[in-house]
Amino acid sequence: MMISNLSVSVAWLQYDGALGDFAFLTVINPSMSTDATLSGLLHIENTIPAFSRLEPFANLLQDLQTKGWSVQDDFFSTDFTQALVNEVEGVRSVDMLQAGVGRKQDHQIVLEARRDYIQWIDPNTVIRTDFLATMEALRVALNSQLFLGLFDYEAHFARYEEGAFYEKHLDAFKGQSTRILSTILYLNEDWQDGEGGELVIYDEKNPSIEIGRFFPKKGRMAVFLSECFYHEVIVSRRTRHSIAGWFRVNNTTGAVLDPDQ
Ligand SMILES: O=C(O)CCC(=O)C(=O)O
Ligand SMILES: [Fe+2]
Repeated sequence: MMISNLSVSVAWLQYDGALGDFAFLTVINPSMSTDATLSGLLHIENTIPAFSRLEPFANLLQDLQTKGWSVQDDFFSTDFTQALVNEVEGVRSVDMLQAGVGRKQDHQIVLEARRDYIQWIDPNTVIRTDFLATMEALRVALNSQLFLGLFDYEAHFARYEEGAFYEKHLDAFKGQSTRILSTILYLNEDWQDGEGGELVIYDEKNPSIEIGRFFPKKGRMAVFLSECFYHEVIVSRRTRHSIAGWFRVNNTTGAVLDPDQ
């Protein structure tokens, strides 16, 4: 089983690809990665239990160490994912912002680059509060397993209407961003071939090479190192919902606080 593999086989992995500046991520403490430890790390006092299986999280840890990205299906429990689907479907388009490129403060809307609508997630409903608490637990778990020094998490719902896309981009530029790990959770029932909207991930060393293409199907979670992997969203042929988020490091210097979002 994946978790036992983790605990016995992973000590010091040599990896000089995606991790680059993140060499510290290649070290895992084998004694930490038992089923009991992982399940303890993922135990969260939510209204709806977020996890029903450890395997997707164990796979995610393994993938991040070895290649710097991971896509896992049924990452959360069915009920938890369904509550998020209901939540995003209930958001009125008038209450969403046309997404800009860069931070929220930029108010920059670059229609050539992306065409989705977003709403930042604050803990103002039960499921939003649960989601943020769950991602906080994941932050702590990732730090304890991969020594990433992640400091916080920000996330928004995204709605791509028919015809929307997000052209090839990086979520963070080296030395210019506090974003370390990007996460995208997909919230769409029965995505079919031909409906577009795939996430395409490109090779970190040669970004003209496609290394993965994924339907935005309900319950699927994509995670990758924000500075390392170009990715894009192919034109969607139906409404496409997701939660995009970023684990960040703290970049507070002196009296200047690093603004979020
Ligand atoms: O929704 C996706 O598949 C990717 C979204 C994305 O790349 C972003 O919001 O930065
Ligand atoms: Fe992105």
